[in-house]
Amino acid sequence: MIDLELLQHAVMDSRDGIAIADARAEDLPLIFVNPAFERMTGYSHDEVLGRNCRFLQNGRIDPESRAEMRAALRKGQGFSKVVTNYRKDDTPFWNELSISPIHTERGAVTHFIGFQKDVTQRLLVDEELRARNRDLESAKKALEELVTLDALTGVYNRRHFDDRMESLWKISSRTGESMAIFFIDIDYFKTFNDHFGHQAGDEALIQVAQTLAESFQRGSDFLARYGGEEFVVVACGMDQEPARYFAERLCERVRELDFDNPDTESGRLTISVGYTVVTPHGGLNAQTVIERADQALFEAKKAGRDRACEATGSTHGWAPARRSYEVSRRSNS
Ligand SMILES: Nc1nc2c(ncn2[C@@H]2O[C@H](COP(=O)(O)OP(=O)(O)OP(=O)(O)O)[C@@H](O)[C@H]2O)c(=O)[nH]1
Repeated sequence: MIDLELLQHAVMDSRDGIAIADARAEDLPLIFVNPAFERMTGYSHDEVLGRNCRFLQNGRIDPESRAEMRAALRKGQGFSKVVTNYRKDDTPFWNELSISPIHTERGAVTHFIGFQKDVTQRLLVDEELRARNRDLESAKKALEELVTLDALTGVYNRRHFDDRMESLWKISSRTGESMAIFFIDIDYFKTFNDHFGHQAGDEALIQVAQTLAESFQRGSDFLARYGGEEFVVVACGMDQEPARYFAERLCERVRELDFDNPDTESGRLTISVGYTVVTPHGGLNAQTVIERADQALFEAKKAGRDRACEATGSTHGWAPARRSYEVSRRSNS
C-alpha cells in the first residue's frame, strides 16, 4: 500500500484544485479543498467548508451543465465538463471540472472528489487561434477575389476567364456537351463616356455586368469582363436555339436599362453580341472558338450594332431603323 504521507503530498502539492464533498450529508457539503483550489478560486479552506460547491457559479447557473451534473451524481457516476466558474472576486474562469464518486465496497457512494483545472488561458489561446484562422481565411478569400474578380464590376476578370475557359473546354470535350460563347461589347461607349463622364461610364458598366449576370444564372454559365467595355459569357450545355434567344434577350435587357447614349440609333445605351455554339472536339481549340465569337461580334457591329450575330454570319435581334452606320470602329479593348 502506498505511503499515506506521499499521498497527502500529492494532494496538497497538486497544481490542480481538489475538492471532496460528503455524499451522505444533505446538499453534498465540502469537507476538504486543497491549496490549489484556494489559489484558483480565491476562497480559503475555512470559507468553503460545509458549503455546496455551487458557490463557484456565483448565482449564474448554466442550467444545462447543472442538469447534466445532477443526473450523473444522482446515479453515482462521474462527470466532466468545462464550465464557467467565478472566483471570490467575481472574475470568471473556465474550469475543466472532473468529478468522480468514491464507493464503499458494497457500492454506496460516500464522497465525490472533484478535480478542477483552470483552462482559461488555454481556451483564450484557442479562441485567439480560431480568430486568427478566421482572419487568415477571409484574407485568403479577399486575395482570391482580387486575383479572379474584376474590381469595378465584380464579375470574373480576363485572367480568370482564360484559365476557366481552358478547363471548361476540356470538360465539354470529354462530355461531348455543346457550349455557347458570347462576346458582348457596349456600343459607342466612348461617346457615352465623352458625353456623361467616366464615372457615369463606370456606373453603366456595373449595370450592364449585373444585367448579364442576372441573365446567366445557371451554375454552368460563366461571365467575365474581357476588356474595357467587353464581356464574355460561356454557357455549357447550351444549344443553338436557346443561345440565339439569350443573345437577343441580352440586347433587349441592356436597352431596357434605359441609359441614354446619343450616338446610338435608339438613343439608348446598347450592346452588340457575337456568339457561337460549338461541340468541342479534337480538331477545334478554345482559342479558335473565342476568335470565332469575337469575329461574330465584329459582324454585329458592322451590321448596325444593338444586335446579336451568330458566328455563321446570320444576324438576329432587334433591327433599328437603318441609318448609314460607319464601318465599325473595332473596339481596341
Ligand atoms: N468609364 C469607363 N470607360 C471605360 C472603361 N474601360 C474602357 N472604357 C472606355 O470604353 C471606350 C471604348 O471605346 P471604343 O473602343 O472606341 O469603342 P466604342 O466607342 O464602344 O465603339 P464600338 O465598340 O465600335 O461601338 C473607351 O472610351 C474607353 O475609355 C472603364 O472601366 N470605365
